Amino acid sequence: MQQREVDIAIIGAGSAGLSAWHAARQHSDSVVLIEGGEYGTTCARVGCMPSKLLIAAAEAAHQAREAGGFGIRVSGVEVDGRAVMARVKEERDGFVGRVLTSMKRIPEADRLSGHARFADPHTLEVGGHTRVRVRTIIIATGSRPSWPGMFDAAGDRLVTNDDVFEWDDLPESVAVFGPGVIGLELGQALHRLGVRLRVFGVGGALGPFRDAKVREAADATFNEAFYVDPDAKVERIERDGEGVAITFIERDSGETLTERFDYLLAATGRRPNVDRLGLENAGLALDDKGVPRFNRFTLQCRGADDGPSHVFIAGDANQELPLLHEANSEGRIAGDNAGRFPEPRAGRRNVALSIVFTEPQMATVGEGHAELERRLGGCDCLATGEASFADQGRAVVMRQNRGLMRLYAEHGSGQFLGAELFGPRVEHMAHLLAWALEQRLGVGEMLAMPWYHPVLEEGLRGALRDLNANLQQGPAITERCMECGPGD
Ligand SMILES: Cc1cc2nc3c(=O)[nH]c(=O)nc-3n(C[C@H](O)[C@H](O)[C@H](O)COP(=O)(O)OP(=O)(O)OC[C@H]3O[C@@H](n4cnc5c(N)ncnc54)[C@H](O)[C@@H]3O)c2cc1C
Ligand SMILES: NC(=O)c1ccc[n+]([C@@H]2O[C@H](COP(=O)([O-])OP(=O)(O)OC[C@H]3O[C@@H](n4cnc5c(N)ncnc54)[C@H](O)[C@@H]3O)[C@@H](O)[C@H]2O)c1
Repeated sequence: MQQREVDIAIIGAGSAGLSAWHAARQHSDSVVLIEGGEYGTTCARVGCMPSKLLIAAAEAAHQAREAGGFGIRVSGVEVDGRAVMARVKEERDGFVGRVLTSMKRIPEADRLSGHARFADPHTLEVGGHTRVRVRTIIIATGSRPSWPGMFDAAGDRLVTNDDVFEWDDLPESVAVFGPGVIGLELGQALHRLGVRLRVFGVGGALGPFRDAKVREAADATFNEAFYVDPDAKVERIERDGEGVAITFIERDSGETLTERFDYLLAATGRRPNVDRLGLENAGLALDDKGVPRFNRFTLQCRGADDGPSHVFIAGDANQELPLLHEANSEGRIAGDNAGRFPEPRAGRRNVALSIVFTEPQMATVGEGHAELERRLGGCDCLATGEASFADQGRAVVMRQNRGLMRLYAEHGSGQFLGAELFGPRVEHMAHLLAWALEQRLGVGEMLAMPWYHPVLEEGLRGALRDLNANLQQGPAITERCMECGPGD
């Protein structure tokens, strides 16, 4: 076994680990980046990028089919599954390649291949070949798909996002379990690419939404195109011939059906990769799920004695906000603080922002609706405003006039607090709202900003006006604002 002594060790060369490496190197030349799997990051290999590539292909097919609505005749739209998957893989490989190229800037001596685990609080064993003695450690080990045991009955027909982007062709049918972020993004894309689909959930959850009205709007809209039951009654899953048979009670008919699918796609959440790290030897305080307790501003873990430890945790591994931009910023903070140890600094955390690339898109900004209700609902301090996209001018023009947005603000101060958005291209409005929240703008100040015409953002202005009226800081909306331009 080789012995090494380094100042800072980073476990995991994903997005969090890479930004941690760059930040840590500002403080020390003695930094090692340990990777137990493939280089290239989850985001580029099996996450953000290949999923958006599949969605882009699906959008192309959808637009071709929908062109008739504009009087444009497109006949015989045909999806060539092999060509679709070939492009997904080719572009995906390009993204992975760019990550690998940028990693070449990391000196070879600073990289170590192998699975790392704690032997004691200051010693990592890597791949059974190296013992690394370290001063500070950053856990940036990411997450992996998780599913309930009953899915194992699907055998080799059980797939996750890790498998989908390796397909050479599109299957005929897929049963998606989990109408969350991954399930709806991939499910809708597969449906638009001609794959027969059913989506099964539990407990009524749908996408990232906590606001029942927005969730209901999304449920109704998706169900017009493909079957989604957010509270499914699934009785049996069985491996069957070259597929998997699912027995379930159909949502509207109440009938018990057994249907066969090529694959069961498990999109039922992800678990942090902390269970195989030997954390029992790390001297850390763990929560009830076995994840180290940590401070979200310093990313510093707590020791078993409840004091600050020499270990930091960033990215999906800490399970707080498993999103790419959060992994990057957490990695940066953790890397910086590992270098500053034992005098960490509180890093700047942005307001929460999450976007789901379905169509209509889904987005949430700021504190979730449930948290706001808990914090402010009891004292009548929470005001809500809303607007539908049904008759929003630009959305009508584009034939994308579906969706609902709900915005929240604090009574008295008029401070904007957050939003749940379901509608066309709300990725952009979600950014505007996140930026407004960062600036701590009040609803009145937001309404005083420029609004072009005719744009989708005029729909957002409608929701802000409604919110302002409900805050009793402006007139109630009794009719459309004609001076704003038609269809605002
Ligand atoms: C299908 C899908 C779509 C997504 N789409 C989006 C999106 O559109 N936008 C968005 O913001 N986010 C998206 N995400 C989430 C985003 O991909 C993750 O939040 C982000 O990639 C997490 O980065 P990370 O560095 O924490 O983990 P990773 O990139 O997974 O890196 C962790 C690394 O640690 C390594 N590792 C694990 N254990 C050990 C060990 N013991 N020793 C050594 N190495 C180890 C792993 O091999 C891995 O390389 C998506 C995720 C999925 C699955
Ligand atoms: N656009 C994006 O930013 C994006 C895209 C994909 C993934 N991600 C990240 O990846 C994370 C994981 O995504 P995910 O979709 O796996 O998790 P998720 O938490 O969003 O959704 C999981 C869903 O599975 C359901 N579920 C749980 N057990 C089930 C069961 N037994 N049967 C049926 N349904 C069940 C849950 O109710 C939930 O709706 C996300 O939280 C997000 O942070 C982000």
